[in-house]
Amino acid sequence: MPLPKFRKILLKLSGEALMGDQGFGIEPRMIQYVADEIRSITDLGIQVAVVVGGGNIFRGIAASSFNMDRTSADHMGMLATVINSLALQDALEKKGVQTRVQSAISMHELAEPYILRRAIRHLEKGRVVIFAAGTGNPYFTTDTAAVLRAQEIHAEILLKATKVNGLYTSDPQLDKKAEFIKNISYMKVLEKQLKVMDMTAISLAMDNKLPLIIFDMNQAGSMKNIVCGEEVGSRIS
Ligand SMILES: Nc1ncnc2c1ncn2[C@@H]1O[C@H](COP(=O)(O)OP(=O)(O)OP(=O)(O)O)[C@@H](O)[C@H]1O
Ligand SMILES: O=c1ccn([C@@H]2O[C@H](COP(=O)(O)O)[C@@H](O)[C@H]2O)c(=O)[nH]1
Repeated sequence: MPLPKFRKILLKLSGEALMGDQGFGIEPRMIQYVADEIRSITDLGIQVAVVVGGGNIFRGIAASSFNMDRTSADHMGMLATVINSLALQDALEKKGVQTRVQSAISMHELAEPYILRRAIRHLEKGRVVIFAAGTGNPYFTTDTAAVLRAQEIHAEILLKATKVNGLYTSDPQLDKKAEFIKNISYMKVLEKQLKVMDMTAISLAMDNKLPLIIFDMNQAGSMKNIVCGEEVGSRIS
């Protein structure tokens, strides 16, 4: 068995990547695939916490542009992340991976409340902890929630699994001339306004020196390769 380089990681999953080829929601094949990828790293004995986005279902900022109150829209966005978290929990447990969902918004019937010490204990027992409902506050994103939770649990690194294979000089889905960046400092990402993660998340990571890796969620084996020390995707540090 390969030796992992990290003991505790936080994985940020893009909600949009869960919809696969569909225009909306969760594609069953994708959620199974993601669960397999996560299992490949829990099998190595690594403590894994997860934050899932909600962009495959609802983004607050999009709804606020058609005159919905931003706070209400963001509450809906946070609920979308709960839906994704429960889907991931189900897929992981069907594969024999023990999990707990902890929500930043109270919904006791379906998820534990977010309690840091309990989360840490679950991780020590080998359970995957899925942090749902972002930070629990409007005007934030799940990228910021991921950086925040990573710091609270003292994760050594944050892996952001997304639809592109790393950071580029501009959005590679919009600009064919965008150039790949292998390593970059937080400050340069902020100065150049590179939007693979939001600026609040980057500056919070910078303040606490949390390294970030951006990688392609559709590249099978990437998670395992990263935690075993291979250079995959882009590194922000
Ligand atoms: N400079 C850049 N380098 C790489 N990707 C970029 C850049 N600027 C914008 N992007 C875009 O950022 C996206 C990453 O965002 P992602 O879909 O993971 O969003 P999220 O908000 O974290 O998740 P969700 O889909 O749940 O809302 C990529 O798909 C890519 O198109
Ligand atoms: O702390 C948070 C996290 C998220 N939201 C809302 O949820 C959606 C989905 O999250 P993404 O990060 O875009 O995937 C987001 O658009 C916000 O509306 C939030 O309010 N607070």
